[in-house]
Amino acid sequence: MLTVQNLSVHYRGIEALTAVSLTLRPGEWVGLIGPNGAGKSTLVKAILGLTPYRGKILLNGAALKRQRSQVAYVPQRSQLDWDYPITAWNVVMMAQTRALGWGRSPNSKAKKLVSAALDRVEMLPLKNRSIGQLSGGQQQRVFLARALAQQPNLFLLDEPFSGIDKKTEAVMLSIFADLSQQGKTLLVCSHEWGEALNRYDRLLLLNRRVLANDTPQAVMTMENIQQAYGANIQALHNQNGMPFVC
Ligand SMILES: Nc1ncnc2c1ncn2[C@@H]1O[C@H](COP(=O)(O)OP(=O)(O)OP(=O)(O)O)[C@@H](O)[C@H]1O
Repeated sequence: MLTVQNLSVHYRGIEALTAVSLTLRPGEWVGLIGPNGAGKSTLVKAILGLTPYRGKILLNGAALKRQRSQVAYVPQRSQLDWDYPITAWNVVMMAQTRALGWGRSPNSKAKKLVSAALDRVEMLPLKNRSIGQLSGGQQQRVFLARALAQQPNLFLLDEPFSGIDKKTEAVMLSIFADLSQQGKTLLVCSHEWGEALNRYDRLLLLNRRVLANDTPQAVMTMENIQQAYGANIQALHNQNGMPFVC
């Protein structure tokens, strides 16, 4: 269980997060939503220990900073340098290299984990392909495989459904359902709207602070949306009563 207590993050004069408290339980699939600049990436960076913060972040009651291997991160595609000359296999092996120690050759256990992870995302046949020569959806699957091979308890995913086709979406949804069944926790930063949000067990609506933290139906009310995105946003309700923005 991940517990965030009274978390605040300041960047030179900007208050990116204020007094954020939340709990992520084993097996939960939680969507982290909010407007641009709401602090979603900042929250993820704080959990990963990539930015200084005030407050506490605990995993199963102990400080997370001593258990970083229990957290895997799948970055947004736009944040990566796709010209870097590395094969799909070696991207996934990176998680193992960290566990084995730099400079150590991968052992057979590490190779099996990498092979199984690439197979799970249906990318084993393309394992020797350079990452820059893969499609966007294939790249996304390789980075998901890297996270799987790390065998963490908590997955942090930054817009995993952005710019992917139905095939990659189906592969990812099936993996997320398996992970959830295994008691793994998934926190997904998302800019999705409408029906797509129903796939989450819970939504956290963020805008510097937690504005709502409940089921998708309970969070996506007109009042909450206007509070987070601004009073003059044009929102419509679909047939199921779920607001979407046009
Ligand atoms: N390294 C930084 N230095 C200074 N300010 C920063 C830095 N990173 C983020 N910020 C600011 O902190 C606030 C939160 O940014 P953050 O990237 O966490 O938002 P976000 O919700 O992930 O946005 P988006 O949906 O656009 O990705 C913004 O005002 C942003 O300009």
